[in-house]
Amino acid sequence: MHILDRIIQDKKKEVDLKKSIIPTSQLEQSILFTKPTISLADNLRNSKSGIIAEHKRRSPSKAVINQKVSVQDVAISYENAGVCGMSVLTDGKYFGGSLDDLLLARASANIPLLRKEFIIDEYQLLEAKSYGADVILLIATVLTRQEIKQLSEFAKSLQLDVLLEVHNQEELEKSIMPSIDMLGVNNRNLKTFEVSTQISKDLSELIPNDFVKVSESGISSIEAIKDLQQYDYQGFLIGENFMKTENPGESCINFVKELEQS
Ligand SMILES: O=P(O)(O)OC[C@@H](O)[C@@H](O)c1c[nH]c2ccccc12
Repeated sequence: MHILDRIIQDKKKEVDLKKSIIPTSQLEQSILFTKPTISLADNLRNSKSGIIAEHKRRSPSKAVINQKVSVQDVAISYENAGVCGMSVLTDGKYFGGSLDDLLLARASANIPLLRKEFIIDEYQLLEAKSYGADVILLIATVLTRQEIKQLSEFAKSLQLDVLLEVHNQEELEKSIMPSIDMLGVNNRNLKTFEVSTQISKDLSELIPNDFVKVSESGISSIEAIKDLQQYDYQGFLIGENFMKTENPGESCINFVKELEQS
């Protein structure tokens, strides 16, 4: 079985277990549940650099990225760097993240936070909201159009921004709907792990202008961003390039500075 199918299969079991233990009424009691959210899409529209910096300890494509830094320190320095938002991996089994990481990032920084997760159920959106997320990710390749519609509309009803991730034209065409705020093109093929920003360039003209365009994964240079800006990208999701260094926050600060001066 392919890794992505395995992740989704595990996720379904995980969500069912959690549902049987923590009722949604309890999630709704979090004081974060009623806290107004901050829009990542608005931040990206008004930004010159457009960086969304990610906290990622490990991944299926790279066993260890960084197990040493604290998510609080990373969140504080990402905010100091002036990024538009922070992405926090919350999947435990494959990425070494947790909802507690999201909560600690929330307590440490006042910037839009993306819950980076394999979302398959509305329950996970209630979790996202109650642990302090502002934005959620939906991955087109693992969802039907009907599921994308249902999940994105539910997210909007919770005032969460929606980033929809695609990797090809078919996924893009299936996903275009008004309840999506941002369209992310993943430069990494989740099935083969191959990375190329060419896919962002190829899909760019097929994305209607009312969506903020985000290019995700495999971005490690100022030149790559300059290049993608020519194709109307306003957001750039960067994980490994920062997280693989000893001090991800400092790497991010230097990167944003260089980008703003370029
Ligand atoms: O570390 P990178 O190559 O800069 O990539 C970041 C981010 O795009 C990547 O982590 C990601 C994109 N889509 C995902 C979906 C699930 C898990 C992870 C991801």
